[in-house]
Amino acid sequence: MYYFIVNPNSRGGRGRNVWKRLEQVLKASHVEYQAFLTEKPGDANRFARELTEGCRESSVIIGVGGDGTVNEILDGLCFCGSITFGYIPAGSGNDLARSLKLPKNPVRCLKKILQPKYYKLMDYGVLSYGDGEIAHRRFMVSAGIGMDAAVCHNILYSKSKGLFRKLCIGKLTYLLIGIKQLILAKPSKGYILLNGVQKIEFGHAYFISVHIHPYEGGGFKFAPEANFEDGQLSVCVMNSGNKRKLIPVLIRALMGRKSLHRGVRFYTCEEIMIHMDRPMAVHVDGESCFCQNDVQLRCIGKKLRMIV
Ligand SMILES: Nc1ncnc2c1ncn2[C@@H]1O[C@H](COP(=O)(O)OP(=O)(O)OP(=O)(O)O)[C@@H](O)[C@H]1O
Repeated sequence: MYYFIVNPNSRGGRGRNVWKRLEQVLKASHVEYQAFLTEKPGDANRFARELTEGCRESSVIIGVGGDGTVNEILDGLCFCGSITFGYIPAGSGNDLARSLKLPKNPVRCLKKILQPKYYKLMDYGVLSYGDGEIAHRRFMVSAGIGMDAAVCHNILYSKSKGLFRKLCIGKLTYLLIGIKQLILAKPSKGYILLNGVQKIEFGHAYFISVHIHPYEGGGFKFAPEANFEDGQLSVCVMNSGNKRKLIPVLIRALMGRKSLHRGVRFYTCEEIMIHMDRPMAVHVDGESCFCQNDVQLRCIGKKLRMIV
């Protein structure tokens, strides 16, 4: 049995069209399946939890939507039984699909899932935050604090988002909001603590992004060396006294090139604690975790079996 969790609203409604095409193929191939269509944020998380709690024998769960939908599914999974995950991208950013080099054609993706040749045991990350009660949120692709998260927050609440997505220029949305946030961005003093031992201080941190996969924000390759099978987080810190110097850094990341600017530093670790002197926006896979001063992130190695 295949369980599909579909966000019909991803990419301004493209998810619904993609799902209609997939359903035709599924019906024609007489595959046994059940579909769960989300109606609001949080539904994908709930469906994933309900499908996997109670240690069922084995389930194949397939997400149809964007990175936000994948994030919700991952966050809802109960890893007690045998779970196999498949993904059919239908979002705006599609950073997971970009990293896994999944076919752009959803029907080809579906056929790969129905006749799987390769599985990968993938890492995922967990972000923890909060003062009293600590909240934990899993992430598949990346998490971050600062300007990159402010862009995600702004996109989530942007009025023009739907229009841009309908026009299939989701990447342009990220770029335009990115430019706005770059103008507004203020750096913070702060520090990171790698694996509980190595402390590194920063005077002008604009953002810190922590990756399982190399891309975020619809194609910015902030962590070119990220490897989703190595049990490690790849960290990119943007720290510069001169905001203008960030522009070539962002352009290079968008072109898929590693930044050579000395304000950009890269680290690898299993866990990281981040402290910022002032509260900054936080995201996981583009979903908001509000504003925080302190967050902790760790990598859970080779945990999610995925058809690729
Ligand atoms: N039926 C729905 N209506 C409105 N929002 C939804 C619905 N289902 C899920 N959501 C929310 O939509 C948001 C974005 O979804 P998703 O990531 O699938 O698409 P996207 O934003 O177009 O793609 P990407 O994240 O790759 O840019 C998520 O925050 C999710 O919680």
